[in-house]
Amino acid sequence: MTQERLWQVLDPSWGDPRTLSALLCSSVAAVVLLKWLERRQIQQKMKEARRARDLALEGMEKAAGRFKQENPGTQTEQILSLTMMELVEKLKDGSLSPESILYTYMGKALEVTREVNCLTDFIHGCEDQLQKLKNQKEKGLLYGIPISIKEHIDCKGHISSGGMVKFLGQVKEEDSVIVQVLKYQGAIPFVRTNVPQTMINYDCSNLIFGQTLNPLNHQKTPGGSSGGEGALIAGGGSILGIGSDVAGSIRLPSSFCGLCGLKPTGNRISKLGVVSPIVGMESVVPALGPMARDVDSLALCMKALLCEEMFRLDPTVPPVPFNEEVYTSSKPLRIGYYEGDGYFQPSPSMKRAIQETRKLLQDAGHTLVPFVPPKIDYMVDELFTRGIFSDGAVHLVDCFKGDIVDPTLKSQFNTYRLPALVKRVLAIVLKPIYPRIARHLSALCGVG
Ligand SMILES: CCCCCCCC/C=C\CCCCCCCC(=O)NCCS(=O)(=O)O
Repeated sequence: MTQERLWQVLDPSWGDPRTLSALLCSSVAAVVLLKWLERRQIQQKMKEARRARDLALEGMEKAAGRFKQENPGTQTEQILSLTMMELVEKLKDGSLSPESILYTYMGKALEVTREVNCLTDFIHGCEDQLQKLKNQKEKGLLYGIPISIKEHIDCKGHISSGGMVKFLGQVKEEDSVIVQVLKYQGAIPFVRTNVPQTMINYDCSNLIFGQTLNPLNHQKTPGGSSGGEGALIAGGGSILGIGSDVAGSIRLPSSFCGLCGLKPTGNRISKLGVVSPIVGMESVVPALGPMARDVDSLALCMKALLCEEMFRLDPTVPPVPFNEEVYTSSKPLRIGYYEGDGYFQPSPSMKRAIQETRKLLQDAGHTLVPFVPPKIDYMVDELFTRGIFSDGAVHLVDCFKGDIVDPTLKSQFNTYRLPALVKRVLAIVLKPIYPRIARHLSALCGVG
């Protein structure tokens, strides 16, 4: 149809067709321009956050450099080679000073982040905490131990973004309860570590701070979501870190980076002062927990955290201290294990690790009982996925207004953002061919 014919068909009462087409074109142009401006604004915010990170790390480098210059005899290599328990002992008997350990780890953490991009911030208040410790008579269980903190756990004077633009610019006025308790026990929080956007991801990338690499193999991810912690500790830049986990976020990076990690029982450790794009999670409870190079360090950290001070700061945490008697008991245990859960296919190396562990435990006198996890499909789809996304992922998707989705999250996010009706229809259509995908889509509709 020619343009002339089109003008003839259009009802003249609509107005001049030329005006109409001009209006249409300018509306499209305005939308494109607005989108472009919005994207530019988002990118600007990301750039500012990155710049703040770079400035903070520059400050950290200067402080570490100054200490090195003023204390040329510091045994850096020796300090970095000690286990956390050895550091604790040497700090206690005074043969090592908290500052020599803190500044040594600051220097090493900077080295590691240059290689794998695991740091998002330097906690400048660590130098105040150092001074405070010097004036304290009582030495806490973690006296003088530098500790790294996952990025979404609040530290006074810093932002907690979870890799999301929405949370940038909100400088926290208080330390989270866990950070307060760590300081109370004499630890020195000194750096914050990278996370994947939203933290609902097993990679470790966001568009603000970038992708974190695995120090054992740069072609691989350190895992997520506590991937910055995993990379930093495995690279030797921290002796102890705090991560969080609802479905593997401490355990996966610990495994990928050759570390030890513990996801405590939900509500065992206070989560007051932690940012998350998912609200609720009442039936699938996330937990904060330690990551380190050995089990003794995890146990000491748990012992330090489960104290009166935490129960006082967060009365919702059951006041149950660390059970030393159970932990140190050598009584033989009855331990259940499985090689595969029937849902996720374990790799041959995972199967081998299970068998090797089983054998070690049996040789140590424990009784090992194989079992098959019951109702696994129901557990994953109905209890886990529907539990986490009980609102049909509406709040999570909402948090992306004014943000750009990281490529590592895109396919996952595209499913979350589907309208509930589309998810429901797709679940019905796909059920006969892909029952597992159908169940997942149905669970993503949430409850109600
Ligand atoms: C009980 C484990 C079941 C895993 C089922 C996975 C099914 C796949 C469905 C959706 C993918 C969801 C990925 C969830 C990743 C969660 C990673 C994590 O633990 N993040 C920590 C969030 S926290 O709030 O900071 O603890």
